[in-house]
Amino acid sequence: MTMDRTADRRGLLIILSSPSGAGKSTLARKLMQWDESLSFSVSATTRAPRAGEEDGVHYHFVDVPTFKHMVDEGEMLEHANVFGNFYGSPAGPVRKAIEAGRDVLFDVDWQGAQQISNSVLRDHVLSIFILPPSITELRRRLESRGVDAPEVIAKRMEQSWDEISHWDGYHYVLVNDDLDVTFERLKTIVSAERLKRAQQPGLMDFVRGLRAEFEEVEG
Ligand SMILES: Nc1ncnc2c1ncn2[C@@H]1O[C@H](COP(=O)(O)OP(=O)(O)OP(=O)(O)O)[C@@H](O)[C@H]1O
Ligand SMILES: Nc1nc2c(ncn2[C@@H]2O[C@H](COP(=O)(O)O)[C@@H](O)[C@H]2O)c(=O)[nH]1
Repeated sequence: MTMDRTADRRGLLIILSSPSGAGKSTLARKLMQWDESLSFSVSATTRAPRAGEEDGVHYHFVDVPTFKHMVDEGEMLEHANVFGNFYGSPAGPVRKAIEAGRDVLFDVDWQGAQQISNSVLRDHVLSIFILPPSITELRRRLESRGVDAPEVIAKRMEQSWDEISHWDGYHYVLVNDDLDVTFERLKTIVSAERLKRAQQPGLMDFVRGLRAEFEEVEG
């Protein structure tokens, strides 16, 4: 995939990762409601839809041959096998969103986060890892969500430490205890990173100007 022409733009690729059940989809949903200009990267997956999940909204639900074809054709920005199913982020919509000056939100596991963070788009990445307040609470959330069979929950709990062990590869880490508090912190991070990137292009010239003035009036 060639995305080099967009690599100099300032659109943010906001990546949320966490062990399954820690709350990243909930936070992603809130972030999308908070800022309607954000573009959500709808992943392709080979897992079966859950009750209430809509094709093209929550995921693009595809079969394994279709998924492999997309990978072979270079259509995926990243892809991984997570809990025995394939998941991947189609590159086309991401490219279009960046070209339109929109920030893109990803809900992906650590493998996807690493691949995007090592891609030509690495300078755009803002990665945030969501930790659960405890392992007991993580299990409680997965069970109370009520959408996964016990064996699916068992697999997700079994792999939760593998996901958590990658926490320090992210720019920010949030412990999702109280949802409102976590969301406030997430908004603060996104706002601050946007401000930083908006200021950056003119900052060098501004500081040069300050130095010239300093030498003139104080030097
Ligand atoms: N801070 C919180 N306090 C209590 N419950 C929460 C909190 N955040 C999320 N939840 C609940 O925990 C459950 C799991 O959340 P969610 O589906 O967002 O997790 P997830 O990390 O996206 O999981 P997955 O990776 O499996 O998609 C949901 O029922 C959600 O409402
Ligand atoms: N590497 C990727 N991981 C993805 C993608 N879309 C979702 N995910 C991760 O999979 C698990 C399980 O999700 P679920 O919807 O079945 O509960 C979770 O950690 C997601 O973040 C993707 O495109 N690439």
